[in-house]
Amino acid sequence: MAVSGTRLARALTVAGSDSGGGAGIQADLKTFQELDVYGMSAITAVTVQNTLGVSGVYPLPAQAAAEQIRSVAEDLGVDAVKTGMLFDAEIIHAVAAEFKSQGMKRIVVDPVMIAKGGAALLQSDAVKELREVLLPLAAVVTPNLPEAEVLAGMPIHSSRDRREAAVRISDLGPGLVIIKGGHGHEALDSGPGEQQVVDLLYDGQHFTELSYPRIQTPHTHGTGCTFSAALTAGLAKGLPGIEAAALARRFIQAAIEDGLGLGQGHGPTNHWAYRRRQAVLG
Ligand SMILES: Nc1ncnc2c1ncn2[C@@H]1O[C@H](COP(=O)(O)OP(=O)(O)O)[C@@H](O)[C@H]1O
Ligand SMILES: Cc1ncc(COP(=O)(O)O)c(N)n1
Repeated sequence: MAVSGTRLARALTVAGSDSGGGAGIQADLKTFQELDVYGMSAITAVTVQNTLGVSGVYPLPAQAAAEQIRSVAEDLGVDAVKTGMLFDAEIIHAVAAEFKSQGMKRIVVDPVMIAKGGAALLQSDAVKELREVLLPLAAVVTPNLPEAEVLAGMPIHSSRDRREAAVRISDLGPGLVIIKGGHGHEALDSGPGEQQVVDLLYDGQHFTELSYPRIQTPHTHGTGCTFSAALTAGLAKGLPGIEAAALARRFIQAAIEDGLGLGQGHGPTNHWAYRRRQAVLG
């Protein structure tokens, strides 16, 4: 049965499991569900994680990721796919090869490298594969500032640097580059009075800035995963990249604003918030 008389949109996440439920596969599936998109998963690694940090990482064999992707693509079908934690070069190779053989389109790459607590979610020698094997397939790539510095091979201290980094990353192949501003410092935040978080979009020709009030909270665990999952849901529904990014930005702003206050550390965001607000607005 189609939802609201339209075709059911289907999205796949290829990522790690977060036992705490705020990031990774769990954040992605919750986000897909909240946006009326049917969610599927290919798990790359199991992390032992709560709001205080990551205390264990158990990667799966690369073949397991490839087989999960093939299994769902051949049967249920995938309108858009995102990658999150891929952990090592072998998994990146296997995932990219499977995307190619499935003719996968609307690929969102969230180049997850380091958890907010500092744990490595990607081995440092896998960055080359990420740049050379996966990014050329991506419709959208969504680095945070430290990830953008690694992908672009340059430090980012100013808005000008960030634009230069976006151009360099765009040269690696993705259709749309989004350098998120959550880790921003003063030179990158803008807006008189209230401090704004600015996400920078570059589609190979034009820059667009999405600017929102910065929320003062420690509860930002999984913001990047949730943002890229909402974007993937938008693409699965057929939205163009920039509109999907704008939807994702509204979704994550609501999720951070209506935080749940769970856990003793960096808590998860509120994946219900966006839908609940829509319901109130009517
Ligand atoms: N304190 C905050 N207030 C408002 N938006 C935020 C805040 N922190 C992150 N965001 C937004 O959440 C999304 C994820 O950004 P970021 O935290 O930089 O990514 P990551 O989780 O990959 O490090 C972006 O759209 C960013 O603008
Ligand atoms: C399994 C997994 N994947 C991704 C992240 C990044 O999350 P964050 O958005 O907090 O940087 C994480 N902590 N765990």
